[in-house]
Amino acid sequence: MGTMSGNELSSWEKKQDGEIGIPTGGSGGGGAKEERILVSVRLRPLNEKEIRNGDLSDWDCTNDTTIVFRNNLQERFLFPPIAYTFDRVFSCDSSTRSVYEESAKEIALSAVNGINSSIFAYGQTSSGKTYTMSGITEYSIADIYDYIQKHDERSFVLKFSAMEIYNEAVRDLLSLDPTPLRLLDDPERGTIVEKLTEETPRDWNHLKQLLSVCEAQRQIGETSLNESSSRSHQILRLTIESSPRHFLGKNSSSTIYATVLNFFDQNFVDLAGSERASQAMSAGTRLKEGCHINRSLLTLGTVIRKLSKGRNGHVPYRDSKLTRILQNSLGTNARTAIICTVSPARSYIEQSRNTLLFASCAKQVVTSAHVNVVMSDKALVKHLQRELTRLEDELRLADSTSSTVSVTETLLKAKDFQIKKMEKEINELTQQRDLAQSRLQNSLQSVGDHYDSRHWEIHESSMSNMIYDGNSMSETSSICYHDRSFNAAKSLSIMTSLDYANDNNVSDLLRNLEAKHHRSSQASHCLLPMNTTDFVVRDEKEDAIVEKSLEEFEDLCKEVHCIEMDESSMSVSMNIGDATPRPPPPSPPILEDDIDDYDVQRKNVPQVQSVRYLSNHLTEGTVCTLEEQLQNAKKMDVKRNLNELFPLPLDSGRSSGLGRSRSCERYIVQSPSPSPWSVDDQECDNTPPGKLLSDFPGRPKGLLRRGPHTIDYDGEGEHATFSGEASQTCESRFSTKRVDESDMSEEEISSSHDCVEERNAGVDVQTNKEKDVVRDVHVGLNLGESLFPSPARWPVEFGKQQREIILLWKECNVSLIHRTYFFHLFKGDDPTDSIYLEVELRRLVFLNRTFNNGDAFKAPVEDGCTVTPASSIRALRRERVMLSRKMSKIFSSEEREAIYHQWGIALDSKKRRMQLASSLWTGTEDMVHIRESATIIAKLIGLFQQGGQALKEMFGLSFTPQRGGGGRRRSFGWRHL
Ligand SMILES: Nc1ncnc2c1ncn2[C@@H]1O[C@H](COP(=O)(O)OP(=O)(O)OP(=O)(O)O)[C@@H](O)[C@H]1O
Repeated sequence: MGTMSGNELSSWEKKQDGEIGIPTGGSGGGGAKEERILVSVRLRPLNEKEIRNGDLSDWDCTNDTTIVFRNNLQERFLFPPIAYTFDRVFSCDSSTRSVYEESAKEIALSAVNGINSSIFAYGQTSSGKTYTMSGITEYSIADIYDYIQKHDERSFVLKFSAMEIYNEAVRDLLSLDPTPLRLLDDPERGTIVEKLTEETPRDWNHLKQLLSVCEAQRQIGETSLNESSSRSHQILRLTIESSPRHFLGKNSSSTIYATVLNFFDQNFVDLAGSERASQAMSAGTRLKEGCHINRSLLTLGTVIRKLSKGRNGHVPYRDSKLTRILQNSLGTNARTAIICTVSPARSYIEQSRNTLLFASCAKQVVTSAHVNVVMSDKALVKHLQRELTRLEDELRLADSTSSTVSVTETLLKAKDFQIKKMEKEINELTQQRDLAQSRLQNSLQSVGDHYDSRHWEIHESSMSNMIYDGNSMSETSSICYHDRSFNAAKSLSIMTSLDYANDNNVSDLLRNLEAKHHRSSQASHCLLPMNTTDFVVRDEKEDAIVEKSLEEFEDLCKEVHCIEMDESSMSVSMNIGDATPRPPPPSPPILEDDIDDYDVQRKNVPQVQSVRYLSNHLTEGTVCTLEEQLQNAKKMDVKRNLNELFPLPLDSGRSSGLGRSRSCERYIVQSPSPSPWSVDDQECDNTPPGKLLSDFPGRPKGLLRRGPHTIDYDGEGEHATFSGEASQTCESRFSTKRVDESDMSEEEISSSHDCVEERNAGVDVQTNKEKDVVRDVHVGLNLGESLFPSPARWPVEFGKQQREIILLWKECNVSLIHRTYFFHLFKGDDPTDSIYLEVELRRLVFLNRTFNNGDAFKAPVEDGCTVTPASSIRALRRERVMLSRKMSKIFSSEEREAIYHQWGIALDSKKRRMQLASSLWTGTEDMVHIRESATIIAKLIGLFQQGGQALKEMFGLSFTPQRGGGGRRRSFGWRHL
């Protein structure tokens, strides 16, 4: 038979879902349960002999758990009163039934719950051990039978065996053979008694008969203390096997269950009496018996004492056969109850105290009982096979799960890797996108508010069109600006074939392209800081748009107004279809000033390089730098160029003495607001509003021309002479020559020429300066109009224009330094200065109009930033701060105090320098205020240290011949001040 532990049974029970049906009450139920030995004390009454001998009962049970030695006062000296407490104490009048019920029944019925149990009776001889255990055994077996009868769902098999240990020999009480039995050590069941008779009682009566046999077989002898003293330790063992009854014979599996047995031993141990030989007056055989008895009991006491201190250390079970046989019932796999019987007689007080001390030690012993399961070998094999199959299934499941998990983990890792890779790509693309957006935004911002970025598309050029290998970029590249606001009608395609050698040249290319675009749209002199990366390659689907733009561009090319520049400036002129690589021109020198903390960014201002632009695109008014304007003016028709660059409002009736371009006409038509210009209408034969000059019937006829875009020049050294009146009369006719010359007949041209001749004849005054200017201008033909006002009219004209300019300076928040420069440069003593005033006025008018209309689309761009009223105010504020700082450096304290006094600034006030700087150029009518403001600022910036001509050159406005081969001029645009 195989055995299973309680833990194994627990697992078994779970698997079989309680089919075994093993009772789990009490300490059963599978898991081991630790508990202390149940210790009770039973006090018997005084027997007749004791009464006869006059013994007194000094023991008293004060309650159900306490027994007290109660002696008289004299004896208390020798035996002090002591109270003993146990699980239960029974007085002398307690019945054996009550003792069983309250101290042994629970333990006895544990057997039917599959747990070993043992009930001991310990006490001195004649204390009532046999008396008590006989009753306990009968009650227990009776209850066991009763339980079996009430639980017919299980099959119970009772086996009964009985033995005694007499003089350390084990004897079978159910056998007549007195041969001592050997003790064997069984690995499953522990110590077993070899060949011990094991009877299966048929019923309760049969069992009682067996008990009678045992009683009859037990060694009994007469001692002085007990006439029928038990001289051996008797062990009655009832083994109970149980199995679930309903599985029997149903199927093969049930057979297995049927062979599974739950067994337990119920030991009823009636120990031999412990007594002293002197007391028992033993001798001979009884003395020898007593020695063995006492040795066994001594070992039992030792084992109990050891167990009471825990299971640590060696427990001498094997020192006696009693303890060896009862090993499983003492502190291990059993529930144990010990009933200590005590004689109340005073004469046995010492034995009684020893019994109670033993009981006290036994009370400390902890047992650990669990359900015992035994299987047949066949059942055990079947069970093991099933368990093996289950474990194999679990293993396969674990492997499958592990494999699945492994595959899943691999997939997850792959996914994670893929996700990380995609995230990385997304991040890179996001960065590229942000970078591109940033550059695009910068580019659009650079384009400024002229062109709302929302209205623009940068059509990409295909890679086949633009190839840049890091060293050179060649082939034709197409960059198309598509302005939706113009409904694509004003798309400008700039097509260029260039081969630039390096990145810088690529940037220059793009600057040129941008400059073309910018000048064509707004003629702003400031180039856009375009970057090559700002241009994206055009997609093929945009080809149609580009092609359309190119077609438009070719049409527009027919109307290109080619402005010929001097040789130095022509180095970068871009001709349509010209594939000849051109290096970018050198940047012009920039004037170094001594304004330390002023925000001057002239060094970064790119040079306008485009020399060919579309006159038809000059439709919204054109603003150009003075520098560019005057460079152009040196080699071309000054009037026409100025009119193209600075269109004059027509409705103002202003006659500037300069011609008007076709673009100017459009500007005029679109300008409904009155102009600050005030010119006598009778002096100018203007083109009517809303009419193109070509349609104006009063245009001159017969204007001689020598080329498609150049005006005839009458030869070297020949001065163009003219009168102001004639020029005023003929200016419009003259200005329309270029635009409409293709439509003009030879007669008309001749008429125009006649007009020039008539004007030349009427020249009254020709100053040498005028001659120099005209000669220097190199107009290229016989000028047929008056370029400058007559000296007689000039002072009046100058006064008007000066006041208008001063007013507009304030309106437009123009730089104070620029005002100062201009004020000191142009004082009205030179009629040729009219062109400068004309340029300044037109620029200011345009700027003022842009500011007033809030038209950011047309606002000029300065250093990549759109010039707005707010930005100009901020710049002006910075300039005043700069000037205030320079005051302490330029002026002495006395000079400053004098200036403060003159300007009404209290000397004890705070921020006096800033007060003064804030007051400069604030008036517009008071010429004294203007003059003093200009004087102070001129001193602050060292203006007077430069000669007048130097100032003009500094301003880039000199028309005088270049001395010594024409050195480079310095540009000093007002925007950069
Ligand atoms: N509780 C009791 N009530 C009445 N009589 C008792 C009680 N206990 C014991 N006796 C009587 O005391 C006598 C001795 O009892 P018993 O033989 O059971 O003692 P014992 O402890 O077994 O002695 P031994 O160790 O010598 O066998 C018996 O005659 C018995 O009837």
